[in-house]
Amino acid sequence: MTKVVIIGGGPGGYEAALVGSQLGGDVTLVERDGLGGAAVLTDCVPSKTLIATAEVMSTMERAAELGLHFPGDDGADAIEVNMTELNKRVLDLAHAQSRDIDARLRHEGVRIIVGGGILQGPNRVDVTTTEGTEELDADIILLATGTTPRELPEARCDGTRILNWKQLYQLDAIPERLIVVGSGVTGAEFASAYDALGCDVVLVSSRQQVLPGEDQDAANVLQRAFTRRGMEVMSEARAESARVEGDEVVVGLTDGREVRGSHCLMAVGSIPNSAGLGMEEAGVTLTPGGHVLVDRVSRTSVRNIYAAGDVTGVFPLASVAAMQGRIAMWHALGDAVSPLDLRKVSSNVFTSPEIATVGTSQKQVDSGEVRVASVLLPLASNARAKMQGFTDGFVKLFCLPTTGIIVGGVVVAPNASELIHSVAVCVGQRVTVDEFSASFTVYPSMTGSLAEAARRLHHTGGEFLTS
Ligand SMILES: Cc1cc2nc3c(=O)[nH]c(=O)nc-3n(C[C@H](O)[C@H](O)[C@H](O)COP(=O)(O)OP(=O)(O)OC[C@H]3O[C@@H](n4cnc5c(N)ncnc54)[C@H](O)[C@@H]3O)c2cc1C
Ligand SMILES: NC(=O)c1ccc[n+]([C@@H]2O[C@H](COP(=O)([O-])OP(=O)(O)OC[C@H]3O[C@@H](n4cnc5c(N)ncnc54)[C@H](O)[C@@H]3O)[C@@H](O)[C@H]2O)c1
Repeated sequence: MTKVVIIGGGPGGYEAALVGSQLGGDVTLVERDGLGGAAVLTDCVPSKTLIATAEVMSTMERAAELGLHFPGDDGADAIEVNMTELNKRVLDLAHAQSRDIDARLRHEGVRIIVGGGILQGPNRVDVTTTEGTEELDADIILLATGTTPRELPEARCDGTRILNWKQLYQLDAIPERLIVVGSGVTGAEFASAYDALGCDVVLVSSRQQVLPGEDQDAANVLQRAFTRRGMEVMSEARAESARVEGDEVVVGLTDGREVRGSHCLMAVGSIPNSAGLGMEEAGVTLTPGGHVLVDRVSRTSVRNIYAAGDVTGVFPLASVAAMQGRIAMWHALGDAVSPLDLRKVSSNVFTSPEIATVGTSQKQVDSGEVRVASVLLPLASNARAKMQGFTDGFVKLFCLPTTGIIVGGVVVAPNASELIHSVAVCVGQRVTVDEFSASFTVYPSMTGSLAEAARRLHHTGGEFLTS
């Protein structure tokens, strides 16, 4: 039996373990914190659970507009957020999810060791447990050790007022004024959620616009929605320090300005968990940023060592980590395998409104990397959107100019994470705009706008009509 040792029990590691076991490998998974990894215990699952509550609050805010009034007519302000209960729900759900994954892996015959793994060359992993050190021989090794929140040297998290996103769930009350440093996906999602929960939020954004890595039309809509709801968005503001002064946190900016609040969330990115794990000593090549260099079937520079997930820096998403892990096992254990294809990845920013994207991006189009016909259709005229009192947002489609094959799309809307799937199917299956728009959509529905966008890109035999 092929001995497989996996270090890290996040989506990259546990999905690989399932495939490894299915293909007859003798699989051991080493995890120091809990199954599901950071994705389940501290990052993806907890944040989305918190956001589920924030979404209810956002809906409540629009109650009066929809003809609903609370006794006393205080509107959504009458709703009290019990942060202790909310955070308990968040953490209970995360731990339950972790236990489910643990049970599933054990059921599939995976051996789980609780401890810290370290490479001792290409065929051995040493695990430090509470009982001592265990030496594991391995034919195949998968590294799926994830990342750690980045800290600024002058803004160390104290877990009380200066927090990273893993520490937020210890709060027992809504912060009076939360300074969110960093307007990437993590910063934007927490700023959106805490704003909806009634917190006074100031978002410190080092760039001109929030979400610099996302579709800029979408980021524009979000930034407008943030400011309309009363959030203070500080553009081109780079934080360099944070200190606690009495009951306040003072964030110092590089231009000399200071921002004051009751709490601060540092969301300035992550660093890969690759140092001190014997990777370089085993011959594994790291990038200058410390990520493990992998090819499209998750191979590192060492023949029998594979890597998956955020530690590779390929595309830090749970879904991509899981796919990289599966691909590694399919390849290592001799099953049929297709290399990772990032052109088909769909992702979503869970803000209000949500921003979902798949395939070709506007950035690629603007840089001339891909030539497409495209259409952007605002949702303001969509009947369902009007009924739901939703005026922000749009759908955008990209298709190849000669064939009409859909190669990408963006949806900015409530539940965009669900709506994007039909576009993802088109991208994956090379569906044309004419084929897509020929399918019936429900009336009234947001998906009607996706079909309408495809209709606007109708192929007239030589030229695509774009608007
Ligand atoms: C706030 C936030 C929200 C997010 N939301 C989403 C989302 O909605 N959707 C999405 O797709 N992605 C989301 N992501 C990204 C997603 O969480 C990551 O892409 C995913 O966690 C990567 O999985 P992984 O397996 O690479 O690593 P991780 O989930 O980080 O797991 C790695 C595990 O390895 C363990 N480990 C590390 N070193 C060792 C060692 N030496 N020995 C033993 N164990 C070790 C760690 O304890 C950890 O449990 C979010 C990220 C953040 C920060
Ligand atoms: N919904 C999701 O799927 C989801 C949610 C969160 C994170 N993620 C994944 O994690 C990845 C990382 O996202 P992230 O937001 O944690 O990190 P990031 O690196 O993408 O964003 C950090 C932001 O902080 C800014 N920044 C850095 N230093 C700063 C400073 N001193 N002052 C002010 N701003 C500063 C950067 O310019 C950047 O915009 C994403 O690309 C995404 O793939 C996914």
